[in-house]
Amino acid sequence: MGLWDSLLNWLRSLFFKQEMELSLVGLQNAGKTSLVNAIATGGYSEDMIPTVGFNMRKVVKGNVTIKLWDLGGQRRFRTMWERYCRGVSAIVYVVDAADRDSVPISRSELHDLLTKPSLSGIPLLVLGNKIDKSEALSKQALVDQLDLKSITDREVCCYVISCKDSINIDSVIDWLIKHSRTAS
Ligand SMILES: Nc1nc2c(ncn2[C@@H]2O[C@H](COP(=O)(O)OP(=O)(O)OP(=O)(O)O)[C@@H](O)[C@H]2O)c(=O)[nH]1
Ligand SMILES: [Mg+2]
Repeated sequence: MGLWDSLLNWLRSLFFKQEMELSLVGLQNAGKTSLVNAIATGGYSEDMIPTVGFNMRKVVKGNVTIKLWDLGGQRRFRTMWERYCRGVSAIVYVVDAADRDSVPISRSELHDLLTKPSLSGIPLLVLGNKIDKSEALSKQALVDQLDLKSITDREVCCYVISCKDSINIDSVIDWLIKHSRTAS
């Protein structure tokens, strides 16, 4: 009986195993690599090295294996964003909500990316990071300033988070897991 039960459990785990692929984009210093660390281990560091090109990391959450493409946000890397967003289950766009001067640039880079026909219909998760800082924009202000209401050709969700204080990281993981079922 014990053996039979474990065989059933093993089959069940195979059957329910999900895989998904995500791309993390957004301007330099927004906190994309910090978010990967927060999702993977809950770790946080002030001492981060800017991402050159991209990094790939696989994270297992329950039955879901998430393949994360963590892209560099400096201007010279932004032309690669589209290539690494093709075919993903969701695009995660990270914004430094405390760097108010950078928000207009962040908005135009986001809207530029979404005009690419190859990315049409891919769900979008926008994250306003660094809300541990007092100058951070509220979620409503961020939604307005990024003009998210004008995006009507796909599912759009927005959270404000802090990688430093682990605020709303659970909600992010829940959202991601929910979207693995529509993986292409
Ligand atoms: N206060 C605060 N600082 C944060 C938070 N998340 C990240 N940072 C800091 O922001 C800086 C940049 O973080 P990264 O994760 O390297 O940013 P990135 O988006 O990967 O940057 P690129 O790789 O250059 O595109 C680091 O000094 C982090 O410690 C946060 O939630 N709160
Ligand atoms: Mg990085």
